[in-house]
Amino acid sequence: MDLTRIGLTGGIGAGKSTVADIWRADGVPVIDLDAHSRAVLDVPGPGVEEAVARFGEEFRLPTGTIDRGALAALVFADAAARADLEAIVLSRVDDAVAAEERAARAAGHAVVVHDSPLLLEKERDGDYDAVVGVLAPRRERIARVVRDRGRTVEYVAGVLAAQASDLERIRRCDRLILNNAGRTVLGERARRALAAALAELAP
Ligand SMILES: CC(C)(COP(=O)(O)OP(=O)(O)OC[C@H]1O[C@@H](n2cnc3c(N)ncnc32)[C@H](O)[C@@H]1O)[C@@H](O)C(=O)NCCC(=O)NCCS
Ligand SMILES: Nc1ncnc2c1ncn2[C@@H]1O[C@H](COP(=O)(O)OP(=O)(O)OP(=O)(O)O)[C@@H](O)[C@H]1O
Repeated sequence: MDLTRIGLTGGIGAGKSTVADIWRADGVPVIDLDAHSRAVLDVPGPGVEEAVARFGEEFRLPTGTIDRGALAALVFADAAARADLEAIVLSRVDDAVAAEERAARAAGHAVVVHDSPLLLEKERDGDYDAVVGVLAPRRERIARVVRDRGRTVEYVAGVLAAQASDLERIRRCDRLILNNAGRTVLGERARRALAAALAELAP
């Protein structure tokens, strides 16, 4: 049986991971591309070596991994550096995602979700049966990331500038989840959106 593949996307602090957790709790396998991306730089190995070769020894921490804070300051201010980092990380992420997808299929799942921050930016829409976007007011997104992750407003602004706009998400996603209320409401909206997306795909 063919696997139904749903793409879940959204900009920094929109609530993608929170929606992913809600779907996961309902038993849907969700592959976290950000987590696979972090693993490339957080585990000493070929990804770290390639990043050091491109960006310099000063980005290597005493633990042998990459100083992602320092790298974030560089790549969210320099599009060429960001493209180089993506070239190092994203093919490795693709391999890890394919392996996780094979495991989901082997476990008998018929549906898999990719929690994929750069789905639209990388023109990956065509890989999915449906794309669900999470939107939230810009002010709330910034406030949540500053409050919950200890980031600065400037950091969030740099990331926002590197990501698709809300208008782009509205234009290109098949379904949207508006995360402008509390977590209970988000839970209801997230479940409704996935059910509707799957119902629409049903033969
Ligand atoms: C630049 C890095 C080192 C910053 O690490 P840091 O721990 O500060 O941030 P984190 O990974 O949690 O990401 C913060 C926010 O930026 C977003 N983001 C990450 N990379 C990118 C990118 N290339 N373009 C736009 N947004 C991005 C994330 O989705 C998230 O919303 C890291 O994000 C990274 O390695 N990025 C390149 C790989 C990539 O593109 N990953 C995302 C898709 S799989
Ligand atoms: N409805 C909500 N009410 C309160 N806090 C929320 C709500 N939705 C998400 N949050 C919190 O806001 C922060 C950002 O949410 P989340 O991590 O899900 O975003 P994300 O889209 O995955 O962001 P990123 O791409 O940066 O990883 C988290 O700390 C999360 O717990």
